[in-house]
Amino acid sequence: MSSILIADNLNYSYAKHHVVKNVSINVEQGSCFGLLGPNGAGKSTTLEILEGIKNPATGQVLYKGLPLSKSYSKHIGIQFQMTALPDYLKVRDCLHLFASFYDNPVDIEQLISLCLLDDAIDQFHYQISGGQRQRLLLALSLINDPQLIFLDEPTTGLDPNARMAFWQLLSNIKKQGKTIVLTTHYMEEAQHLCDKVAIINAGEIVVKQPPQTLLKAHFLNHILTLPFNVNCPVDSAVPQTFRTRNQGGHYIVECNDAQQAITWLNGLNIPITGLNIRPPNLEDLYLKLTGSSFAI
Ligand SMILES: Nc1ncnc2c1ncn2[C@@H]1O[C@H](COP(=O)(O)OP(=O)(O)OP(=O)(O)O)[C@@H](O)[C@H]1O
Repeated sequence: MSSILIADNLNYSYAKHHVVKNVSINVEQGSCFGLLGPNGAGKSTTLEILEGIKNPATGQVLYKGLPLSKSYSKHIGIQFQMTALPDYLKVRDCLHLFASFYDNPVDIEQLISLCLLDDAIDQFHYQISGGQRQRLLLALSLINDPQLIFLDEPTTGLDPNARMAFWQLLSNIKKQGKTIVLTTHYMEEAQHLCDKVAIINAGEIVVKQPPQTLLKAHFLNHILTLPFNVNCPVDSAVPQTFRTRNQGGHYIVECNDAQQAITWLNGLNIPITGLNIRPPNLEDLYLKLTGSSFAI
């Protein structure tokens, strides 16, 4: 796959506050790239540099191999903030208004259907549900048929059903060959949608790879969690095939063979009531790399 967007050694400061530090990324055409990190990590600022809204103090952004030109905004889609829409507009009016900004907008009826907006189309935009709102904002970002779409925390505040519906929508958009760059606080979302993620902490990229590659590199296949940590062995008392730790009041056993680990715990007379077995996820990775969980 070829690169559609390359950022090379970006730095950005608000006055003396250095918030984006030597950030380099490479986004492949047709992929979904996720910027992850806690509040204040620098995700939105990085996104705004990639969108061409902010100029980096150093470094540059290349779109299809070339520095950003004045026409860049015509090739990209940016998720809009609903608060900037006038109150008298209904959903259909919003779509037509945005379509009028471009020479070759997409077919609005097709966009309504793609973004599942049929039920909302005749409502005022401020009266629709959170899920409908996010789908409208996505539709507005797609109105110029962009190849590259930027979404800043697109599912924050949505209930689980609305979030999953939105993921399905993004998958459909990706199938059309479009490239998506998004920020999110939801590790499950990143794992579900993203071909590659960059975890940003305090303005710096900590890791940057496909989720599965990252998880394979940092963890064994299963994570067993016991809801206590009293008298559980760590370090030298643990067979080399397992990795154990006490974390947040829980005893964690990482292993490749869950049955083998349970047999070991049974042999030590450690009760396994409440035992949870699951594959490692990006939340675990973030905890491991930074020592703290995401603050949403
Ligand atoms: N306009 C601004 N003026 C001054 N400081 C700012 C401005 N915008 C953001 N910051 C600061 O820059 C840092 C990075 O902010 P940014 O919004 O990029 O982080 P973020 O990772 O997107 O956070 P969040 O997840 O909370 O949206 C934060 O410390 C923030 O307070």
